[in-house]
Amino acid sequence: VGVLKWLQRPKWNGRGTTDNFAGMVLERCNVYTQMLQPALRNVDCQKIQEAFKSSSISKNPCNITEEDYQPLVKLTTQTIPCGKTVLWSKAKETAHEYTRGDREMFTLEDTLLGYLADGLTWCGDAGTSEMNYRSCPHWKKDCPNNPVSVFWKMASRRFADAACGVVYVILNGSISNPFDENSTFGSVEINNLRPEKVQALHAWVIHDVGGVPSDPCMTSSINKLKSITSQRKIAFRCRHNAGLPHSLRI
Ligand SMILES: Nc1nc2c(c(=O)[nH]1)N1CN2[C@@H]2O[C@H](COP(=O)(O)OP(=O)(O)OC[C@H]3O[C@@H]1[C@H](O)[C@@H]3O)[C@@H](O)[C@H]2O
Repeated sequence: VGVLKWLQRPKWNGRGTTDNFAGMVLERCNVYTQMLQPALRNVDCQKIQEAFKSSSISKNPCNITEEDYQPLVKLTTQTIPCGKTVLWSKAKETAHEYTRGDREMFTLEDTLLGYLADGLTWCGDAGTSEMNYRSCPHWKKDCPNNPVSVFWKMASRRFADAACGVVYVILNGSISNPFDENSTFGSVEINNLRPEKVQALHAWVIHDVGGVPSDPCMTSSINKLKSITSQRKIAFRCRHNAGLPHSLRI
């Protein structure tokens, strides 16, 4: 009967829930709160694991809302100091390489919420209390309001909304469009920075050591970002670098 039920599951176009999803969330929560950020050592990782699972268990995986994550968000609330927020777009590895070197700075994945979810896939079905390990909806081929896409949109929005002081963003100078208005940074995060708290956005355009023919800060793509930030009354500064700078704060 188990096999039959398994086979009757909707076959989505995306990969299924990560094996041992609940166990990984619990393990990551313990590592983060006991080793990486002891200031959070009193959070209840068991409750966090339960809240993460219940965000999508027994629910239609194409009709997930940000509210479904409220119980999890409440358990993982964290304050990032002003001037320590690092956003990125098409530059995930570079951004994390940087914050691994400068532990004071935080990308979304250096917060508990982002750390728990990075790289994982999860979804359930309305008709069962089990996670769907076979497949999960692909945001484009199936539906955008799937558990993973809704999670990152919610987490990115909250992360940007909470930012204060100077906010940094690491952009990829080796692609034609370092600033893409349709990316999460370009559509969610930039629009949720609060001008009353964020003095400036400092963009770092990182390009390959091979050098670039012209100044990546002078491209139309970066000028678009500059005009959006000035419309939002946030000062803007752009620097470019061949490889990671030793500090974003120069
Ligand atoms: N594992 C993570 N995923 C994501 C983070 C994040 O911080 N961690 N995201 C988004 N995100 C998901 O990554 C892909 C590709 O982003 P990619 O196309 O490379 O860049 P995005 O600007 O879309 O998104 C990166 C931006 O949003 C947060 C993070 O704080 C960065 O400042 C896109 O589908 C998003 O849903």
